[in-house]
Amino acid sequence: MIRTEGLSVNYGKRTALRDISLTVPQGHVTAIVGPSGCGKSSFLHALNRMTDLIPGASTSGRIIIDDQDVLSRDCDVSLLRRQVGMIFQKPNPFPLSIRQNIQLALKEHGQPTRVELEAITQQVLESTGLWGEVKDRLHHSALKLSGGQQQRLCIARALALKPRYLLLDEPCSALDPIASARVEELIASLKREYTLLIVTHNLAQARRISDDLAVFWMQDDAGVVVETGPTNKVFSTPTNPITAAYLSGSQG
Ligand SMILES: Nc1ncnc2c1ncn2[C@@H]1O[C@H](COP(=O)(O)OP(=O)(O)OP(=O)(O)O)[C@@H](O)[C@H]1O
Repeated sequence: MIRTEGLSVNYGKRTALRDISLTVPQGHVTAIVGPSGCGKSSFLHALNRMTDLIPGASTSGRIIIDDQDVLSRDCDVSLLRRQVGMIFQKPNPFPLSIRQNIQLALKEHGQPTRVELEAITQQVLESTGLWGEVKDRLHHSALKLSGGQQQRLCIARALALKPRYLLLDEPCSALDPIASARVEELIASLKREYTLLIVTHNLAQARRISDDLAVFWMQDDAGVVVETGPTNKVFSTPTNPITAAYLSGSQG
């Protein structure tokens, strides 16, 4: 389970996120929605300490992942990023072969044998529905794949490191509707084994794929959470008027 308590993120003096307390239940897909600029990506980046990489950025409050205090000095950030994989809006495969995309990080994190490497490669490509499409050209450049295939390759690459959590930052927004539908199907199938947190601008998509919903909003110049709960319940009976207006399309 991921839990934040009073999490705030600042870029220099500007507060992007204020006092976020949110729970991401194990084995669920949780979607984060909200208007542009209300800190959805900043929230994801804080969870696996990518905020550390931004000069002038700071984080306060608590992030607990599997009973570990992520913001403590003792946290092993490299291990954290293995456990909490991240998928970005624009597919970002390495300019290497399909096979190398999967195997590079595996080699960095251990000394698997060739047989193990090939087995993991096949397994993650199968679980992302890519194996049949690429098995005869694993040595080809990943950059020659279509956008949708590249995004599924990036998900396969993340899965190879056996994460417990996947953070997906608008993973379909750069894809055409067919490729987007395949990634959605993939997300639904991954739910059995992983806990997923997805940022999306697409409310219909959030409704289709998520079990739980968190609505972020701008208040007093900072992103805050205005509503959380089971997706069906939030869509059918939102408790906050802001959420009701946003989900009905009349605001945001
Ligand atoms: N690296 C950064 N340096 C400075 N400010 C940043 C940085 N990243 C984000 N911000 C600011 O923090 C605020 C929240 O941005 P963020 O990208 O987290 O919002 P978002 O809800 O994901 O937006 P969008 O839906 O448009 O992607 C914005 O005002 C943005 O300009």
